[in-house]
Amino acid sequence: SVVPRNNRSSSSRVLILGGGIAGVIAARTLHENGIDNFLIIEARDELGGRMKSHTFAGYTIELGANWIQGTQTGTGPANPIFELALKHNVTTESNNFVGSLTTFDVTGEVDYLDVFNDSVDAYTALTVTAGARVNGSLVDLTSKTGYALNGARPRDAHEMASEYYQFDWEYAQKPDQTSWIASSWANNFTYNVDQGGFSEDDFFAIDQRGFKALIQLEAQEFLKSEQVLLSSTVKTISYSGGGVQVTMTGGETIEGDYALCTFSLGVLQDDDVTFKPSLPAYKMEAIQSMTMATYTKIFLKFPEKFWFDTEFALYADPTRGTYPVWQSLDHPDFFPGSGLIFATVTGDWSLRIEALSDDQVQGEVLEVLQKMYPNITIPEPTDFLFPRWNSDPLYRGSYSNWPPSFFSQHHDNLRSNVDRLYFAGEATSQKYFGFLHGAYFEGLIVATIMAECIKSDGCVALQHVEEVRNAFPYEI
Ligand SMILES: Cc1cc2nc3c(=O)[nH]c(=O)nc-3n(C[C@H](O)[C@H](O)[C@H](O)COP(=O)(O)OP(=O)(O)OC[C@H]3O[C@@H](n4cnc5c(N)ncnc54)[C@H](O)[C@@H]3O)c2cc1C
Repeated sequence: SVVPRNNRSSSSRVLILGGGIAGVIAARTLHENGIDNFLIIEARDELGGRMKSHTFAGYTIELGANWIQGTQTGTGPANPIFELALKHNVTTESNNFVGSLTTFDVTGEVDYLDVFNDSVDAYTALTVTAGARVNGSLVDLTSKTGYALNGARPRDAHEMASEYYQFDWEYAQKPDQTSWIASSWANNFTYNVDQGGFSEDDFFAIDQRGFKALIQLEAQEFLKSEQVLLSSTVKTISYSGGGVQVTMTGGETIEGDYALCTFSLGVLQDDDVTFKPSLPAYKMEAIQSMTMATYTKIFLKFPEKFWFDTEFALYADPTRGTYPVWQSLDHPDFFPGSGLIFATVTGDWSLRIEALSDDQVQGEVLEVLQKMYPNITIPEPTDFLFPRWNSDPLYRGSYSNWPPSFFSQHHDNLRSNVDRLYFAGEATSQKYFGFLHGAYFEGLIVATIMAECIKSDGCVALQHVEEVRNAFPYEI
């Protein structure tokens, strides 16, 4: 189908809704295509979105994205986030996820690294066998099924915690909530050089300007102050074949010939923003079928370090997902002498603690530390902080996760435009959903399509299907 072109293409105005990675890279792409009549509209008072830095106990820490995931191998494809970090001298440190790990359970420090190493192998088998399913055109299944078919069926606390470290800690959901094929392929496209990925390296940002400096400095190179509207929250998006109008929470309206919505999947799923007319049924099905997962870092500052010397610790609790992953920032490579440590929880556990008070969560976290260190009295932390990503109306979660009931046509529908309204963000990336580089590439690709459309005699719409038809739900 063709989207009607504006008659005065040279003056077409594009509204970019959201100033995260996707929005800023979309703006840069329009600018590079000679289109400078655009406006980024962002609710917060700065650009960066889920690259959200925060000052905690005198250090800049990252509440949101923290790692550059995959860098570059030789002259192969480069992760554009890695390239931006190099360009803007963002300070990062590599992590040793497997080799610098101490293991604990309810009895204290216990060595179950043999179990842990088996889980590393099981994860590799999961991704390799997913590839075989793609080649054989076999249906998708859950990652739990994939694990089980590969012989990995975690039962005890050590096995469950080890699997969690490989899986939930990355996807922010459990294997039974996650596509076998898509999770493995997103992993391949990012990390597996043989499959077109960047590299196996992960770099952890410790820059005291914040990880966000990478996109804010990039924006400074091309963005003029009249092209950005900060501290402005969109309430309604009205779209048609003739243009897009947004209404702000204060009642003001802003007109554009086209708009690109980069709000998170969680925002689209919720009622925080109203679309007029309502989005078509195929679009709603796609939006509600992808999952917005939640990943929560819980930061603690103690008077002094009393814990493990490795970079990471794994705590195995009989209840899977109970404060399992611990990362020490008081480490020679990160912030030595800082007294900083953080735990990570995901999925249902994240939602659970968002409903508790800070004091309650701090109490639970200290109880776990007390189990990890039965022979010392755990001191009170002097600072404590965790973000509530899922309750935040600007995000409603941390990043998307592909469930097994989400088909590639759903993906097309999630990404497709409706009239003059386009969509981009980490969740619309088929190869790299959930990642910073996914948001980057989507901002780049969709803005390129929009620029071509604005400059030419009519726009090719991004494809969608009216109904996603499952092959044979039942054979009656
Ligand atoms: C806790 C956490 C950890 C993560 N870890 C990593 C990691 O280590 N590595 C990695 O690669 N990725 C990571 N990610 C994912 C990464 O942060 C995202 O993929 C990426 O930042 C998404 O960019 P985006 O432009 O698509 O969306 P966003 O960054 O969400 O940009 C959308 C913007 O829209 C704004 N907005 C929303 N609603 C409105 C409204 N109504 N009106 C106006 N503005 C609005 C928001 O404020 C936001 O700035 C993590 C994310 C989280 C939350």
